[in-house]
Amino acid sequence: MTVIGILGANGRMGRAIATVAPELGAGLAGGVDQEGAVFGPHGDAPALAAASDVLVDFSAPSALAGHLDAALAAKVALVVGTTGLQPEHHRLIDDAAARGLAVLQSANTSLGVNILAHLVRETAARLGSDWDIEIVEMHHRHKVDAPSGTALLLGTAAAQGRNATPEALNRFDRIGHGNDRPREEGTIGYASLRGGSVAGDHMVVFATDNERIELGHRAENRAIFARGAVKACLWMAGRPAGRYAMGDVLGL
Ligand SMILES: NC(=O)C1=CN([C@@H]2O[C@H](COP(=O)(O)OP(=O)(O)OC[C@H]3O[C@@H](n4cnc5c(N)ncnc54)[C@H](OP(=O)(O)O)[C@@H]3O)[C@@H](O)[C@H]2O)C=CC1
Ligand SMILES: O=C(O)C1=N[C@H](C(=O)O)C[C@H](O)C1
Repeated sequence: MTVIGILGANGRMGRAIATVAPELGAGLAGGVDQEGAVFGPHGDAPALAAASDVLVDFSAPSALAGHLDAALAAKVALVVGTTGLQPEHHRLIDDAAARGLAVLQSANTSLGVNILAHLVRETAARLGSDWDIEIVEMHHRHKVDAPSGTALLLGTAAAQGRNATPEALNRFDRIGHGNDRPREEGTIGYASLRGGSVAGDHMVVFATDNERIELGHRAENRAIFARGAVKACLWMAGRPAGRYAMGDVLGL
């Protein structure tokens, strides 16, 4: 039986993963957060890593470096679901993979969003730059990062469909009082709403003169992310070093 250690175990996602793991046949080594042990005997990430086959991290970007070190030291795979990651965090992940870690990073572990990303890439590839791309997301009032990691994942898929990088096409500064300016052709815009208990809604709008295509996904609860994360853990345990994505797990 694959034994999972949960980093960020006292959070909304950590608790959801602890609930679904046994349903999917996984064992639990324990869970920690920044205060120490949440359940089980292990009080920090290195101790938890040493007792696990795979670690799963749904915590905060500031915790990533320590979690990568703990996984590397214990030679166990790591699944990272934390969002709000900046370029320096992605460099840390790449560096850890080069140093021998099997690490999977995904801003959204649900099957539906990963299918949506595929559809967005294909749609963007077939439409010219006269089709404006806007990504709208809504999440619960507690979410701190914006745009969501999923919105950025979907924007990356759209940019890939246009044979471009997200860095070249993304525009985050249009919504901001006093930032009045016309839309630049070919760019990807983002809008973030926060309120209530919304688990995660995403809509990618392709708009040209007189017609629109809207491709979207609505998460009705966190179990969809938790089940995907546990499936990723089961798939990652014992994998060779390297950086992986949910598409590898789901065969997309
Ligand atoms: N990839 C995906 O599919 C999904 C990703 N997410 C992402 O997962 C992350 C967690 O979400 P959620 O569970 O809602 O958040 P919560 O705020 O509910 O939980 C965060 C958890 O991480 C812990 N934590 C925070 N900072 C640190 C730190 N520096 N070191 C160790 N532990 C820390 C918290 O501990 P404490 O309570 O002690 O502060 C808490 O246990 C977010 O980035 C979110 O966007 C969410 C859903 C799906
Ligand atoms: O914080 C959340 O809740 C979620 N975060 C992820 C994101 O930033 O995209 C995934 C999901 O939408 C829920």
